Amino acid sequence: MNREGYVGILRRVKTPADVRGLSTAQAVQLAAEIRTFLVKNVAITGGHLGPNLGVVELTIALHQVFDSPRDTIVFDTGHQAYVHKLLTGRSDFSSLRQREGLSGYPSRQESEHDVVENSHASTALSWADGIARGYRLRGGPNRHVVAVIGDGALTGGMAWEALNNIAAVKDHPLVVVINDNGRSYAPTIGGLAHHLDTLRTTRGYENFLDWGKKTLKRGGSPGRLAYEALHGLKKGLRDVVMPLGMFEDLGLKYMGPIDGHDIVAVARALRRAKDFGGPVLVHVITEKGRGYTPAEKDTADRFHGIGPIHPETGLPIAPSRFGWTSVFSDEIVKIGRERDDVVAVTAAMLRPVGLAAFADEFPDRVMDVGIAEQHAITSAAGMSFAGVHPVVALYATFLNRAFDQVLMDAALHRAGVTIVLDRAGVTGDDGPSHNGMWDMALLGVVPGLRLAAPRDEATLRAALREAVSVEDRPTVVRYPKGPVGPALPAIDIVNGVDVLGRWQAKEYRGEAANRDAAAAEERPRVLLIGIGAMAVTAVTAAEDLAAEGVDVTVVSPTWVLPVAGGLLDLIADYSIVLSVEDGVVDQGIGERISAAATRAGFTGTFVCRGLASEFIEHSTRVQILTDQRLLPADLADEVRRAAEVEAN
Ligand SMILES: Cc1ncc(C[n+]2csc(CCOP(=O)(O)OP(=O)(O)O)c2C)c(N)n1
Ligand SMILES: CC(=O)[C@@H](O)[C@H](O)COP(=O)(O)O
Ligand SMILES: [Mg+2]
Repeated sequence: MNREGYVGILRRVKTPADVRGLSTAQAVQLAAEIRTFLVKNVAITGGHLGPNLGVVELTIALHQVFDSPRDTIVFDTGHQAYVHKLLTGRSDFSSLRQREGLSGYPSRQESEHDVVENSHASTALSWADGIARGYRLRGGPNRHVVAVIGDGALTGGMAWEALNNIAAVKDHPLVVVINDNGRSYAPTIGGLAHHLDTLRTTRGYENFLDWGKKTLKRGGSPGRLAYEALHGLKKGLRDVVMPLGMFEDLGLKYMGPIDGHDIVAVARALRRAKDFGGPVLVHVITEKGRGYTPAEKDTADRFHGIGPIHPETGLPIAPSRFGWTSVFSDEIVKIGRERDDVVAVTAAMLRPVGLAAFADEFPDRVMDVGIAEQHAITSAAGMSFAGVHPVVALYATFLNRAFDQVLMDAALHRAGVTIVLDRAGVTGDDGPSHNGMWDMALLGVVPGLRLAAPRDEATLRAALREAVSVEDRPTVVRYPKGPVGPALPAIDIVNGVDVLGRWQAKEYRGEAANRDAAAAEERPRVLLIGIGAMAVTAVTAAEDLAAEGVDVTVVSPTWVLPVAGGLLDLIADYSIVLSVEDGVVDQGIGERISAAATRAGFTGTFVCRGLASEFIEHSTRVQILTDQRLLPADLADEVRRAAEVEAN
């Protein structure tokens, strides 16, 4: 059953054809019902409420003008596609971003109207260019491609690579809609933002002209003459007030700015663009969070991405808990006070990555590069060259696109750059493109790079401090989303490796040392290597195993790349070793340790546990770790199986 929250027209809209059948008044009513629906339903599940409230009229107009799926509509980043889902027959938002529920992004599995599933920004224009080129060759006549890209996503370099190519095909039936709400999370930065702002501020100018058209033309021929003069002035002023050069110099027809909440105006512009016969850029001005006061008043990010809230007030149902991000946020400020050469870099995510406090205290030492992770890394290498120590804070999954910059700018030049990866490992509800599961496997091949996977608050603080002290190579510190795990202090340090515990069955169970030495020799000596946040899982598994009479030692090296020689020496004392990590197991840390141990002469059993190299559908972190067999019981089972093999 769909959650109640909408009446009348929305209930009847199942396909884009239904949208096209509506009168203007009905379309306006539909927009109101959609807003009611979004607030009521996303308040319960959480999700990207603000971005979707901003594209209600735009999305209705898109489906009025274009014939999806014959025409293709792609959304950049895809977090603003809830309205598109509603208009294409998906009205059950009751389990949005939950297992078996709707994805928070477009999903081909859900609908033929969905194409681009990844939530990584700035890719839609390239998709659109490729689709349009393909349709030209194979798709049959008059198939239009529309890409909706936010002003934030337009700060990503890939978008400009695409625009350069799109502009080269003069008869590309391609429409680029800039959904310009002036924000990523925070107000969008950079020269482009300023340019869009200039274009945007002429909206008042455009309204004035519209007034002139209506009023003056009613004044007979003198009035008409006055309007013509005014209109003639417009062209001149436009070139002065609205430096269209940037887009029109590229060879792109520019239309706008259009009021993105006026369905008729947007549809009119889209029709003109559709009929233009070449690539057109339609600049639509929208308001993130439109129509929901708590979102409109949210100066931080207009309810960009929320957890469950009280719909009446917008207040969160559950207060946010002290998490990994908070630890980073606190420690980087402390470091900033001690080290005035430390600067922070964000890619349009100052608050989400925990740099707001640093920015408040050191406003001149924070750089927001926009959604431009590649630029972030290479400019950080430049900053390092110039004598500062940059700390680039990103979500782990977004570093994927800056791999070459890490390799060839930061590492090749031995740049003292620190990269902090939040949301490393399984994030869960944001779907396959948001799990930060590839960083350790990718970065394992970068010569000289050092990577830390802290296991708790204390090791995160220590790792961050050590990272910023390294000036001759890139350092990486990675941790997951959500609350910090329990403190896991080392009970010993062997060969530089933190030992979290030694569970010897006899001692553990309080038994007298009644085992003879021979029997003790026969028992397998098990070593669990808990990497990062998975250390707590290893400790729990060890306790389970010790209760069965298995001797287990748990270690958790904070710095896992490169593999530490001391760890290899320690491994030599054990017959069964199991590593567990919150990252892909293929070419992961465990496999690197195993290969190095083998090269060093280890002949025991080495089991590597981690995430499978697959795209993991949206679900909760716990559900995914369960599916991936990464719970304590799963690790204990692996050890039991290895012990049985060893015994036979
Ligand atoms: C490569 C990449 N970096 C960062 C993000 C995180 N992110 C998601 S949405 C968003 C802001 C997008 O702003 P905009 O394109 O203007 O869309 P809006 O939310 O304003 O509709 C960011 C930075 C991402 N999805 N992809
Ligand atoms: C769409 C996008 O990339 C971000 O909005 C992301 O969904 C935020 O994730 P968190 O909620 O983990 O901060
Ligand atoms: Mg925006």
